[in-house]
Amino acid sequence: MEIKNLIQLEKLELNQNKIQLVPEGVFHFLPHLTFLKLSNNRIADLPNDLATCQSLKYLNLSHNWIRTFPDVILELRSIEELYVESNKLRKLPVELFLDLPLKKFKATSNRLREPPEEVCIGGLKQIRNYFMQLQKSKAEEDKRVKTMFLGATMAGKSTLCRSLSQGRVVSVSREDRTVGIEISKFQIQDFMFLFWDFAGQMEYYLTHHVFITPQALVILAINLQRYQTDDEDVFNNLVGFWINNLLMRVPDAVVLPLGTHKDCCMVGEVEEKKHHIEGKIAGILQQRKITLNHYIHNMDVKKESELYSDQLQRLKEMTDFSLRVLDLLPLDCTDYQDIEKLQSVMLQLVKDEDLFPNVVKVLPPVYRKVENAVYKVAESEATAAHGIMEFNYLLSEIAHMGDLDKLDKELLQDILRYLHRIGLIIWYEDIKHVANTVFLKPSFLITMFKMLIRHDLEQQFDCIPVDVLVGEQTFKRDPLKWKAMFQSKAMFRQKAVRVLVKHQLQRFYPRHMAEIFEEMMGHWGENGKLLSLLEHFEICLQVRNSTNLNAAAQEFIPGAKWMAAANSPETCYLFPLYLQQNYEVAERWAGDHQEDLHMRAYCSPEIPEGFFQRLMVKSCSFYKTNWVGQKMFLLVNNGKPLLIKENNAKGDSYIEIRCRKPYKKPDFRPVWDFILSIVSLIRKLSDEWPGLHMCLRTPCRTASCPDEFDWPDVLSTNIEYYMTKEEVKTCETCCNRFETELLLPKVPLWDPESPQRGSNVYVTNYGIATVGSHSVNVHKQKVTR
Ligand SMILES: Nc1nc2c(ncn2[C@@H]2O[C@H](COP(=O)(O)OP(=O)(O)OP(=O)(O)O)[C@@H](O)[C@H]2O)c(=O)[nH]1
Repeated sequence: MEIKNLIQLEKLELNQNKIQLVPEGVFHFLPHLTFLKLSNNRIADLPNDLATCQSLKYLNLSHNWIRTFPDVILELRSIEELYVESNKLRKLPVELFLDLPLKKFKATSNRLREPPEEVCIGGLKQIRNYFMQLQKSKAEEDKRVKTMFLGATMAGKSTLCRSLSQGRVVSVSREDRTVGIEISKFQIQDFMFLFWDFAGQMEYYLTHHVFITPQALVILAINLQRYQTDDEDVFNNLVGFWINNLLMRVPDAVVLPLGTHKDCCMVGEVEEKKHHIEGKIAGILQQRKITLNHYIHNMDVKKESELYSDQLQRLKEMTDFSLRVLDLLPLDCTDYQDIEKLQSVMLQLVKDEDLFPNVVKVLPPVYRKVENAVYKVAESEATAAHGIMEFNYLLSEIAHMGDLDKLDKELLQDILRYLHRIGLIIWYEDIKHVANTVFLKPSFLITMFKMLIRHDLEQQFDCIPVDVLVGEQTFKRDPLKWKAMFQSKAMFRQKAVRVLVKHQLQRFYPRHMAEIFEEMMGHWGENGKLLSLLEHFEICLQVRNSTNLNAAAQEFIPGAKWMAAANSPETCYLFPLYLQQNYEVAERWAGDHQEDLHMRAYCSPEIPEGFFQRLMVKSCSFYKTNWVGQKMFLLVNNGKPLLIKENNAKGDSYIEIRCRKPYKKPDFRPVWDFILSIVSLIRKLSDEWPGLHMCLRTPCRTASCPDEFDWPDVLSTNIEYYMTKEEVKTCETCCNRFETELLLPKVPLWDPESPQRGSNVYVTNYGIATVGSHSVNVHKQKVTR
């Protein structure tokens, strides 16, 4: 109540508290308030007298407990920025968007059905258009659920998917196993299920992050016949791995475990295995909670705990997620009665509003009309089999249909964005090369991905027909060379990629091969849409393969430009997924030294599959001098090497970054800058896994000491880091003392008024990194060890 005495108050920040109720009778006295931050509390409603704050421009209510949008906000006639993410809102009022001067608005992670979250992500403009459309005609309800079938190989996923879709038992032969992902549609009563059948082979996990999306029903198929109650590895492969990945990627998903092959088990075995699996899953979820609470406790009791507030905040957000794993349902996928049983369980689940609060979406009728029109265009005789279409062409096609002649570009963009987010079409409007291209058949694009991401890629080289080789101006012996390059370096020449894709297209799409090939691979020397997409998703990296020295080069003069070989090096594509060895990197690095500056980024529960390979692609596109291996890579900047390696052992998963210790004090900063630039890439990548906890630590420098030093918060955008005031840190275990900059990127003490603050800032596709040498005054410090 004392706050009401602050009658001149303009800015009030009460975020990150435990406020449940904001009382009436305070805001009435704060007429000058322009900025109010109440995020991360437990607020369910706002007092009515907030309406008296007619100057309020900024209001942040994110991460609270609001279920019904507070009407009082509609009276704030000056409001420009409003944040209501991570509440429990179902509906947003139209007046908010059509009557108020809002410029910035965010509402992700609610339970929105009106407008659906997929519309809200599109931003204010899309939301305004949505409401304008709703005012024109009566709203329709859309009941649709993305259903993802996950699980190890040969679990029965495809059998289930196909049997459900076709209404009869469909047996899947061994040769017909899923490669990549298959998509199908299925209607149960008025609910439309979109089935995404993911292949279980290891190679495909790399693309999973692209397609595993929140707000879906996850069906985890576990082969009960293969399951062994006394084998931890089997549990991890069939169950643990998947649960951990879901915990990291979609931590609030609903998971239905299915025990398939129950007909192949003995009497009593099914029940025994069911209980065992359920118990183990409950154990993982319980352990997860304990671990997170343990981290939170450790951070709370730290000295200088304010330096860890970002980490603490993120940990607390993670405890809000709960992966809901249902009881295991045993099935015989070859018995249609069991398939029907599954069908009714699925229906029951999606009807449960607690589990799926936003399955029902409220949409203007034009959304459905356009969806039907898009479907018609995709299926029409005149449309190519690949279903790839330029945006403007699609617009003109749809404009010919029924009463859609008034459909404008902007509205079509809105609706396509929505259809993309629910998984019906694919439209990557943010990727330069394909921004104007709409993939009307998502499964086609996935088929294209699997031309190069597949478990039997190596064998493909052995069976390329001669006419395909000749057509691409190559010789019969070339595939042998390509195979050798693939085996040793995981790289392809552009020609090799073209030939591989052409060969497979001929098998899968013989009638349409030419048009698809042209569309996806482009002309010689171009990247083509396929490789652009694979690069965008960090699955491959374009490299210049220059192994030969330039024999004709003149004498090298320091400072002058290096003379490149006359014929420029050929473009190749590196697929880190296929890297087999580490020796080249290890040789370059020449072993770890006790003196190295190094740190570890620990991942809990583990490093997500494909994470390290993508980090490699990100880092190598930034630092062009590099060596890569299966579990380590080496970057060079300003002549300094930096090693990054992966250790993904259970309970001890981390990415280690190492640099040689500089000789001179002023050189510490550039070395830490280099390390920090990789840390910022790791951070950026980890954002894609909302349930992944990451913490940075430096191992104690005493050889046998197991202790580690925690890193306080480092903001990637905060160029001027200053992590601690201490000059020396003491290890609590071995009691040795170390200069802080041996352990942490510590800015040497300087006068805050001093203008000498700059560092080289590089803005890359992946964010900002600060790298490079610069001089700063270093205070002499006396340190004992
Ligand atoms: N007897 C029996 N056979 C099953 C059952 N479920 C699947 N199968 C058989 O197991 C084999 C593998 O099934 P798929 O549906 O291809 O398995 P998947 O999980 O899609 O495998 P990937 O495509 O490799 O990921 C097929 O031959 C199926 O007919 C079951 O419950 N009982």
